[in-house]
Amino acid sequence: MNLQHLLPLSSQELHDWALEKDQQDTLRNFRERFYHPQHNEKPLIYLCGNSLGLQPKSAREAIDRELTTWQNYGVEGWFEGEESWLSYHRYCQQSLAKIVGALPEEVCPMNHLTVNLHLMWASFYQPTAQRYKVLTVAGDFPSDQYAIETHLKFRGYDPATALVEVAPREGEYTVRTEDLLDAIRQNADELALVCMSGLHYYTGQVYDMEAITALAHQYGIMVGFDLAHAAGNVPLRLHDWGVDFAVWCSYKYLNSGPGGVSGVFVHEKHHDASVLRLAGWWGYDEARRFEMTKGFVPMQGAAGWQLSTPNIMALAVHRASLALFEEAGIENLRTKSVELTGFLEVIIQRINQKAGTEKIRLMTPSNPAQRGCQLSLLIDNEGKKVFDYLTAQGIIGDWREPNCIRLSPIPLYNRFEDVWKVGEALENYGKFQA
Ligand SMILES: Cc1ncc(COP(=O)(O)O)c(C=O)c1O
Ligand SMILES: Nc1c(O)cccc1C(=O)C[C@H](N)C(=O)O
Repeated sequence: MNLQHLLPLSSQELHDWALEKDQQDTLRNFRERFYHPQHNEKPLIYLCGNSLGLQPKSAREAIDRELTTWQNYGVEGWFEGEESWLSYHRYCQQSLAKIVGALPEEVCPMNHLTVNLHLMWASFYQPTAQRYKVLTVAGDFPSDQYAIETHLKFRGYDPATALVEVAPREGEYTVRTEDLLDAIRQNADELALVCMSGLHYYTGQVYDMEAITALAHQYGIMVGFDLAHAAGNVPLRLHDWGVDFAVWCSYKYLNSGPGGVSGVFVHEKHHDASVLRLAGWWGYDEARRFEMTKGFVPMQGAAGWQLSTPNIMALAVHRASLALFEEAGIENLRTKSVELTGFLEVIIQRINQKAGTEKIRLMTPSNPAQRGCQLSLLIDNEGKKVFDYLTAQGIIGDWREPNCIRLSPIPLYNRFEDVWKVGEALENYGKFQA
């Protein structure tokens, strides 16, 4: 939806438009299903779901239910009760599958994100003398960089030569798809794996995962994505795209709490029990796990990569949060998200228009297909001051060194009026006037 017609409106007219949009919003009641942190006894304008999503009110009840099971059953909680813990991951698989575009058995909630990245690498980075290189985007999230470097070193390769990093062109913020594809073609004979974010944490850019996967596969290269910033944020069709593996966390857009359980996707083409993996007993065939026999027999599907006894409290919160996605519908959420973020973009364009110069630059692509909720703002010289000013006004985004403000309106709990208030605060900051 093109929102450019909003640019010439007065602040009052824009406010009326935002209120009207909130009124018409069929998802508006979901806001009340979350706790909103307060500032001077007023709810903060929380635009930081890209880092830590808000707490669903149902989370406490979900934990409480499992505490009661623990209280009543003790260890038998694994096997007894209406919903025994033994198969708890299954209660999340359907909803997760919808969110990432997978078959239920292709996904499993487990562990933490960086741990899962290592597990996937152990299975899907299988270098040979000819093919050992890995292609990624430059400046990916540090944990991913460390994971990749250490895996290369474990296998005896020097990251300086084994890692192909694709960076934005001089003077550009985001990586062009054509450059990524060219880099795959140029290194095709030596690449074992393409592994990168699906949505970049700093710029907010969504990469063309379908095109990257299709091209890499033409050359027999494996493909994996870190979807920390994509899961629950943008449409994903991992199964249809043929992606080999993916990992994500649940504490951002999936609102499952700090350090919440991570998730993995393993395409069904890799579900054969013979696929090498780092094994643990929780990945062992569930029906026979307690026979305690020698020799690993994996569970079918992504669940066969589980390692350890799951954290049931974390899974319970995750499940409660995923239920909200089911209820709201991911297509409806995406439709609202495109408009909310589009509105934030217009708000910033208005500030620049009034200033007569581009005071606030957006690193994030303007094309909604290449972004999710997040906009990344660059403000010369005084970015940190603007960030601190917004925070003092009760507007919570986050600051990422060296000079980026990230703001993410979230369709489940943010309103158009919240975004309008960002515009008011930026105007009141004063220094942007021409
Ligand atoms: C893209 C990306 N990868 C990895 C991580 C690290 O995740 P974790 O600390 O859950 O392992 C994060 C967030 O912290 C992230 O945004
Ligand atoms: N994982 C985090 C944490 O443990 C503390 C504070 C922030 C985080 C984050 O998630 C950071 C986030 N991945 C980012 O995009 O910057």
